[in-house]
Amino acid sequence: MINQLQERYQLSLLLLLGTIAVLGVFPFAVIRYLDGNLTASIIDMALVLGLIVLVAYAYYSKKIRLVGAILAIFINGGAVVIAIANGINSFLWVYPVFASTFILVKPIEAFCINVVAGISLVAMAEIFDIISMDSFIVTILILSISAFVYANHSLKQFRLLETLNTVDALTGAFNRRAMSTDMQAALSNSERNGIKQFLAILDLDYFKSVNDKYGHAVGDQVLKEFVKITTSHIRQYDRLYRFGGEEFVLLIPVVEEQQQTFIDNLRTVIKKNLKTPNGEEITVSFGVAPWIPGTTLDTWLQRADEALYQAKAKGRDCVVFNNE
Ligand SMILES: Nc1nc2c(ncn2[C@@H]2O[C@H](COP(=O)(O)OP(=O)(O)OP(=O)(O)O)[C@@H](O)[C@H]2O)c(=O)[nH]1
Repeated sequence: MINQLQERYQLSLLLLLGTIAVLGVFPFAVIRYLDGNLTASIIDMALVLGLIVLVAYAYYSKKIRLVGAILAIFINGGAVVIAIANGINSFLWVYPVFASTFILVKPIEAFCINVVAGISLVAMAEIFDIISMDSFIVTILILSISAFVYANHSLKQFRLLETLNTVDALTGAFNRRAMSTDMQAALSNSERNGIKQFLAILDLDYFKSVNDKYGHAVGDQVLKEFVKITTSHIRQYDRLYRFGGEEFVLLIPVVEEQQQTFIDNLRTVIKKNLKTPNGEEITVSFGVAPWIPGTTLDTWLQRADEALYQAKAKGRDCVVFNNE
């Protein structure tokens, strides 16, 4: 979910940048051709075509990070080449190109690309008998450092926003919004590749009595502790979501042979580690629904819920699978 949000944002920036760059560079390719400066015109046209191809590739392949990185190197390289070939007339392009690099890649990567391009210009462009090299170095450094600070700050804000959007504030588990998005992705993945996946609903047993006996604040603490224990015992690609109240959903994307043992071990680990302030065990019931062809978001949750109902009916503290 987090990656999807970031990718969509990144793609819209790529499209915007591509459009601005094409509209900005194309007229120069024409003007330079009409002026008889064929070399500069060809470089400009190569830049325009390269931008169109790369942005279109990003749009269709969704390989946004890869294309962003290629594009960043491509436009920085292009700005250096055009400044070397065309001298002072094309030199000012360096500034918008350096700044826009921070839209395409991570701030530290953009800064490094800018530094390499800046050094190449200082080493190769024959413009420093017309303009002061010191002024160039100072102004370009001010631009890159300011853009770095701003981009870094924006990245942190963006990550905070994503966290607020996808994480349950009390427990730190993912929230229902993230769950729906991830479940849709998991369903498409299973439909496409036939990969078996498990959806488990985990429900704390007799949680009301914990609240009644120790108070709501202790109940909250137990929920947090439950999430801490569970997330430290699941694997990297397993995801825990707060479904509501004391109900959680666990999405297990890649299933190995010993999956049933894994789920039962998890139940045992929680039982061993989750305690009331008096040291009494808090147990959890599991309703598990393996993915089967034709599963939808609603039927998957419903099958897991039916299994959970049976687990509760069987006396709680157990795992029930719904294989139908
Ligand atoms: N402390 C705390 N309690 C919550 C929160 N959300 C829901 N609850 C409580 O969770 C309890 C759920 O109670 P029940 O649905 O009766 O379930 P239970 O007592 O766990 O019983 P079984 O599920 O049948 O084993 C209620 O007392 C809710 O008030 C929360 O965010 N914090």
